[in-house]
Amino acid sequence: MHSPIFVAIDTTDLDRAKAIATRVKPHVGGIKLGLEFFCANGPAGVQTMAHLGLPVFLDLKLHDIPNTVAKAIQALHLLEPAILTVHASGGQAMLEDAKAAAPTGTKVVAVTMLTSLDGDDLRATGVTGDPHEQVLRLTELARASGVDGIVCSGKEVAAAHAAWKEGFFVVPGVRPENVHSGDQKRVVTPRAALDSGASILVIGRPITQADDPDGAARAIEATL
Ligand SMILES: O=c1ccn([C@@H]2O[C@H](COP(=O)(O)O)[C@@H](O)[C@H]2O)c(=O)[nH]1
Repeated sequence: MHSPIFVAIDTTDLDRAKAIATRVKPHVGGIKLGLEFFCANGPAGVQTMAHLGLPVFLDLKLHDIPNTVAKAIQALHLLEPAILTVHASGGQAMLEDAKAAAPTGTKVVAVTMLTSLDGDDLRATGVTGDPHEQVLRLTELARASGVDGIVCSGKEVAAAHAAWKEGFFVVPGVRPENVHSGDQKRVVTPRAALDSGASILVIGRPITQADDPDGAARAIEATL
């Protein structure tokens, strides 16, 4: 069985990205490239990483008017990422158009509430209700819009999965026991996230910032 771990390679340095991916390849199911990598290396950098032979999750978290998001996704067609993110709060029309614009083999997943936010952050943006309610509200919007799944924290994934049995659930904000959570506020362990219904786990710094990334990925894999 493929590992459910997608390693988040957050760096501007293409050589470093290649080196990390090559080292951890035996222990992960894919690589996640986000804004930091994409702004520095562009589509050509993504293609270079794809040649390493692991599925690519392109985490651009697109959020704009429907036409702009659809055109941006069409411009990414050649990359054929395995997974692509948009923000659920872009609304139903944007989500529908994002899915329609994506290559057939690409899963479009909608970010519900960033794992770096908590209830206080939510209230500060004027949203009533707690993270649990917010994630479930946006999960229902994503499901009704025809995208493939959502991004949420491991704290809400069980409830989201219960509400959407066939959905694809991406869980970042994952930390092994005793590993610093950094800027992440809604954190669970890799094992807990999987037990709660995560389809894949996104893990970055606990692997990429470790003295031995290969060993760190192997140790996490052994807990799953
Ligand atoms: O809600 C979200 C959505 C995306 N992310 C991304 O996942 C990784 C997490 O990295 P760590 O180093 O393991 O914290 C990062 O690329 C984020 O952009 C997220 O954390 N939360």
